[in-house]
Amino acid sequence: MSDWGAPATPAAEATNDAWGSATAAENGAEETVEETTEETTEEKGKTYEVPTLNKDEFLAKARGAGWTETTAFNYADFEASGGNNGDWHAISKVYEWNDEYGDVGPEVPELERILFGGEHQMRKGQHYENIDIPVTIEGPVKVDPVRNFGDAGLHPVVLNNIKLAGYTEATPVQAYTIPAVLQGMDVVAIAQTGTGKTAGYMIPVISRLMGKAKKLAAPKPNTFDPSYNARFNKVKAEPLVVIVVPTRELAIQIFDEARRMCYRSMLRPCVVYGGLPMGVTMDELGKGCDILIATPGRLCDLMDKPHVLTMSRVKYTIIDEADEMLDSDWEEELRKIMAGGDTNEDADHVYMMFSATFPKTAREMARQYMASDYFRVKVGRAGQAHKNIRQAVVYVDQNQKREAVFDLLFQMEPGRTLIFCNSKAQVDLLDDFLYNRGLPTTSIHGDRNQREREDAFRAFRTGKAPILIAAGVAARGWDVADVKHVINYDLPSTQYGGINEYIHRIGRTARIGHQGLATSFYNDRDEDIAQHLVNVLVECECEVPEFLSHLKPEEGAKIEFDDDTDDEAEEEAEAAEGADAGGVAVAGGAWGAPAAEEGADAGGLAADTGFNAEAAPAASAW
Ligand SMILES: Nc1ncnc2c1ncn2[C@@H]1O[C@H](COP(=O)(O)OP(=O)(O)OP(=O)(O)O)[C@@H](O)[C@H]1O
Repeated sequence: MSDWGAPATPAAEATNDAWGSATAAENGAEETVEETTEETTEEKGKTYEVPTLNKDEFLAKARGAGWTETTAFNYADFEASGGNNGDWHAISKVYEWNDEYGDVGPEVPELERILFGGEHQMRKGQHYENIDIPVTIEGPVKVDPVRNFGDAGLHPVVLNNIKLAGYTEATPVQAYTIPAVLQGMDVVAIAQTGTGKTAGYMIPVISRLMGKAKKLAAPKPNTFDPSYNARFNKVKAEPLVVIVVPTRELAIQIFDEARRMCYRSMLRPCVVYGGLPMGVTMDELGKGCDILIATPGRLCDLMDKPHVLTMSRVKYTIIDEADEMLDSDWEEELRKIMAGGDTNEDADHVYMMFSATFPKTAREMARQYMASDYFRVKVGRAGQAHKNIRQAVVYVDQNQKREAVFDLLFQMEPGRTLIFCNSKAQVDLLDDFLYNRGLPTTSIHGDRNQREREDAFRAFRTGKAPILIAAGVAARGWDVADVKHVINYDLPSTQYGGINEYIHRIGRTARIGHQGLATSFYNDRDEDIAQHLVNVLVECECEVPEFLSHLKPEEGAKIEFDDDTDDEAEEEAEAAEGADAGGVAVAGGAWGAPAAEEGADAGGLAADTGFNAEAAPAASAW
């Protein structure tokens, strides 16, 4: 059965069918499809009727269609609390260690319910086979993939936490990263959105540290001691693991995964991000911190306060959404984090990078930081979407977008919907527009203060405001259960991140084996992304609309992904050239793997024959 999200009404069914094709067939709505296909798919620049309803009628229309009540942001409460109601996610409960425990702490049922019992925690969907796609291993090192967590040699507490989280088998990326990290390798991993990359590093890192926490970790105050005083018993944070992510919401989300995997362990996770009051940050770090999740700006600030944070014990540095982090905007911070301060430079310091996209510029930067023999795993093509997302592209003139999105929201069964705009001003305008028409919206962008951001995100997550309007870049990595529909109100043109941004945006739906719909409004302003978009549609077997059909590759022809995401051809040629010129080719591609001797002939590539693994072509790159 498909969970694309059934249309609410017969009219909706008609338009819905016209976007893709799957629903039409599934619902057997042949007649309606014929009628509407011409009207909507082929039509360019449809003019939408402006409904002449008053506020109450709009509200009634929204309720009638099944959308929930609108909830206004309570500015009175917000201001009464001084713009800080103290409800920061960063102070969410973590497992607190008592010095009297042995190697493993006892169960705390109440905390267990909070960490693992949440109705909003995602469970694997029914279309998991679509993300179980070929894996390429590059580089001189090889690992045997581990599909069953039980076979991976993980610490029993971590194994139990995996079970509590409802993870029954490792995803393809996890199957490789878990053994690689357990063997102490530097790792670069690229896999589609929503395929479990976070657990791909969290599980093995925590498992590895579990038995050694007593030896490696800095002393922490015993918060169970009756004489403990949070103000006077502060310690310096000396993390063993630092995870750096580009956005605050993502930091919070990864903190939650760390809270789950650290349950019943001595390891204490903390999260720090811009916008969080410094007092809260200091208090949390002051209780001790073994796993630190941070946004780069706040981390760099704290690195300048050696009485608060020292990096001297760090054993693992992990860069999530690595290509975004390697973007030049973050270069200075990243350099400081990777090499600066008092970072532990031991030979056993492990570096890791994870993302769904990895353009060439990012690959070049990454090479500067990683050990020469790092493990490289790629699931599918870097920058590839997956087939659980049904992508539709609709032609909408700029001045028709507001009515078009309103119309669209009534064509689907109400469900969590994420709408992306390219500018903060547009986010605000659209939020007001839809809210005034009775729809339960909220919005988020970089100019909002942290309190508003956390409230908006929470309202979306819990379903209180199921329509979230966001400025694009904010949404990388977000993992919200049951997002049925992503709408690109504005497509991300090159200036806004282009096709890579598109892949990340649509990846907010159809996660971990679920299905979802992504609708994009296209018009003449979007021509710069058109070819990339068509390539992605064709690759994922989604319908290419009539107005873009001239860009479709010839039947059976290889799709040319000249978007720099996976520039294999060029780098392959470079590597081959190097080989001809005396074996100075970079073995295993452009990732800075060892040259010459492992290179050229052997390709330096560990051709993995494990499940679904494909031998990478000699000297190929990502
Ligand atoms: N082995 C597993 N089995 C079932 N669910 C899993 C497994 N591993 C992770 N998940 C769940 O899958 C969801 C997606 O994981 P995650 O957010 O790590 O994806 P991601 O690959 O980092 O995506 P993105 O590229 O968008 O950041 C999460 O809700 C997570 O709890």
